[in-house]
Amino acid sequence: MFSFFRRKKTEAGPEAGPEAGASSADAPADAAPAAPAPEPEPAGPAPGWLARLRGGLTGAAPASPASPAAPSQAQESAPPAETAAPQVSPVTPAAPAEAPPAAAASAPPAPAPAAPAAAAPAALPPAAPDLSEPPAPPVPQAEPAPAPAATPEPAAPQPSPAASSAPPANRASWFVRLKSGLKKTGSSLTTVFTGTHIDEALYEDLETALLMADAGVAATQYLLHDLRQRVKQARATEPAQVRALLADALADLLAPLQKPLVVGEYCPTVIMVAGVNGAGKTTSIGKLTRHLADAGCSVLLAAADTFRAAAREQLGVWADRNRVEIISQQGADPSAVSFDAVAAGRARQVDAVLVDTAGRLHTQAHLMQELQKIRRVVTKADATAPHEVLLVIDGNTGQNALAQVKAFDEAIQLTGLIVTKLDGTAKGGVLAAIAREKPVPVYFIGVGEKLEDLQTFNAREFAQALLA
Ligand SMILES: Nc1nc2c(ncn2[C@@H]2O[C@H](COP(=O)(O)OP(=O)(O)OP(=O)(O)O)[C@@H](O)[C@H]2O)c(=O)[nH]1
Repeated sequence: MFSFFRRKKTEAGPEAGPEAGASSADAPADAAPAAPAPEPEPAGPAPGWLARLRGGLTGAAPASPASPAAPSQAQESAPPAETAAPQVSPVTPAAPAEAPPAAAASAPPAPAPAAPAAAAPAALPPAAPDLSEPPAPPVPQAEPAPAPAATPEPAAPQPSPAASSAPPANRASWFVRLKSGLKKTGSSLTTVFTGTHIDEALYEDLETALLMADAGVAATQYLLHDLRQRVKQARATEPAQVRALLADALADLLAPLQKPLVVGEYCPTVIMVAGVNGAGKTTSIGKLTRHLADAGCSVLLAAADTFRAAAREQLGVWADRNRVEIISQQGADPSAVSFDAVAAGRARQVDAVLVDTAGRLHTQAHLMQELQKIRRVVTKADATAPHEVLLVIDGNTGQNALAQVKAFDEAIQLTGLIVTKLDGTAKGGVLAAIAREKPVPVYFIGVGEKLEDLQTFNAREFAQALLA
């Protein structure tokens, strides 16, 4: 599901960043006895890279954009001090309390999982798999992966050129799940092509179907125009041909969204995850952690959703399941927890630090400011971080997801998206709207709650699954 392309860790890794230097020394994680720094990666084929991963997860749950408890306003300037018992924020969306400046995240000083000297890169899923592949049985998830054994790195792994032979079995089975998950969106589109003629009525029906699928006006008009051109060029005479041409047009429109998430260029790669309430952030982080752990990456989780106890517990379950560490403290300032996690990740030289933030509506200014603050404080812990800022969006929210992308991007400069819950929705067309109006890369998409239901986004695969 994930593929890695490892390269030598950056030299800046173990060194404290300009701001983080002193602070990180205070971080409990730093003081943790268990910081067996893993051996630096053997020099890979090219400098900087550590891993490249591709995969996806989903989770379906109704989006419930309830406002989380108001954040406490911690002093940005002083992230983690080891003291300052964090005041537990009552779960009320009211008055942002002045929180202690630096909550020492109680990282269980469990021994840091020794990062493998080199993870064996798995075969990359092809960018354009043969979708006619017979369905393989779903890949059952095994028990928590044991600590990955260090394996010698193969010489110069290649970062997955698009041209590849047959997809791995798990990718083929993913296509089946994807197709099934997109059924609601796809069926409304495919019924347009059940007639016998290519006429204006067909285009009108298609326009309606695209709008109903929340593709948005801009993307709908673009696709219709593009499709007409293709039909003319191909001299298509059958609606079924038009359907295939639409799949091509959609794949081309979505192609700019297809981009792999790179882990390993920085040590650690700090990935901040945000989104509205219930979008699937924690679940996606859990699944991503599992994929990373399976691929031999060491991971540290930061429970920066300090307001909802269930969120921390939920993340803790994923941490236990995947045998990775978690930095967490109830009621602490989310920025401080994030700072501590990044500092700990640097000290322990983990491959990735995943920061789970509390859900918030993009219209809640003070909560968006809190998110901005987390981002800034993470940068204090590591001047190059965050390396990825991901927004998790619920596919069920349709056009509202586009508004979320715009607002979160403005606030925290997104680098990628995870689109969950594309199963059970007829609004999967929102990806076309995003491609046309706010093309932020889609790293993963999800069509179910199982681990294997979150996979990397592939534009052609998506288009074909939708219009198959
Ligand atoms: N069907 C489906 N369910 C999903 C998917 N992703 C997450 N869920 C479910 O959605 C629900 C909410 O997921 P969470 O991960 O808790 O969402 P969250 O964004 O962390 O929630 P808050 O922390 O409250 O903001 C859970 O029941 C998940 O199992 C998906 O891709 N498909």
